[in-house]
Amino acid sequence: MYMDVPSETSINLKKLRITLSMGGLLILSFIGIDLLLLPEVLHQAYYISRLGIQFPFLLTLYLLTFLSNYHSLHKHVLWLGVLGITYGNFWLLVQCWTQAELVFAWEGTLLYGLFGMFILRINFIYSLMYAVLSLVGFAWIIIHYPIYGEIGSIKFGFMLCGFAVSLVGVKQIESGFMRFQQLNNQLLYLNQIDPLTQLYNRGAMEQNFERMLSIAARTNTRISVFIVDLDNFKDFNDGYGHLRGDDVIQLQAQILRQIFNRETDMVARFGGEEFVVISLGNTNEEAKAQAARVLAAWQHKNVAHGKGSGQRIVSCSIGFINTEVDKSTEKKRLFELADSALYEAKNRGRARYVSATSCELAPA
Ligand SMILES: Nc1nc2c(ncn2[C@@H]2O[C@H](COP(=O)(O)OP(=O)(O)OP(=O)(O)O)[C@@H](O)[C@H]2O)c(=O)[nH]1
Repeated sequence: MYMDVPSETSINLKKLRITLSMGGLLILSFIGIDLLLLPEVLHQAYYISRLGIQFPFLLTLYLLTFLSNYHSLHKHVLWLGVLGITYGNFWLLVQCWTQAELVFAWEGTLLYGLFGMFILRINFIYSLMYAVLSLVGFAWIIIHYPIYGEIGSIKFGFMLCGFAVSLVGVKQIESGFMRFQQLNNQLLYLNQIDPLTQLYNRGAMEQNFERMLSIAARTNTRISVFIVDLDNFKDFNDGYGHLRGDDVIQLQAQILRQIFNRETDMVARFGGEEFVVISLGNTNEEAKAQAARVLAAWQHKNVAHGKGSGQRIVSCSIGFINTEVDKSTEKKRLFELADSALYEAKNRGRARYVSATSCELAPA
């Protein structure tokens, strides 16, 4: 069973929609300013480029975010959308020249690129494809129309350098972000995993237990809570030393992991020589069989424990409860019942399991 780790690719759709809306507003605000500057003969071409090409591209991007599978489309549609908007601008550039010999600003292209790369966060590979295709479009215009005369190649050079610098920036941000993700995952791991056994620690167990309990209640699935405790472990430590004691704790972890190995099982080290297992979907008989397998595994391992307590080999005691649950079932109560069953197992002579009956679950 695994804890949730935030995904690096998770997209905040609300934020994306706000950003796209801002892009739309930006285009609309350009209209007001540009129309004041452009001669009337170009107004129709201008409307086509802004409202007939760019705005529909942006609107399409916006509407696509409502698709249920948008997450899988995100990186593909984003760069194509920005490229469409850029080519809308190229088209206007050509129209201004052919209809009125007017030199329309090319710099907007860079602005669209920066918006896509740094605000919409198009990833490096797609940013690169965007930059190359934008440069190809611009080169085609310069070659076919003398809009910028002799300094066309300089304009192209500026665009090339602008994109190159932006791409370096995108790469650096991506690398930094990946490093941050790795560190974050490491921290999450250290925070949840017991270093001696590599099992979940108590904090992670409590979180998972909560979630498994609500799944069991929602899906009418039986849940089992096992508490497993090594017998007379203090004597073992005193007799054989702490390092050998650590080996036994690791062995216990290994046994539990082997027996409770399904996706719906969670094994944790609760603390010291005590372990907790939560398992979904077992009948009471199956839970008993699993507890018996844990005891048998220690018999099979036959690890000597000849010190102090008088027991011959290392063993453990197990208290468990297997029950149906509902929304009102408390994690704490299940734990208490498994714990008192463990207490009973210790009292009856250890190296055994005791099952708490689910009728004890009702509050006293
Ligand atoms: N080697 C080792 N020992 C540990 C670790 N954590 C706790 N212990 C020891 O586990 C022992 C637990 O002893 P107790 O709680 O008295 O229980 P016990 O001797 O196992 O007796 P019962 O549980 O009644 O069978 C203590 O001696 C702790 O020092 C650990 O990480 N490594």
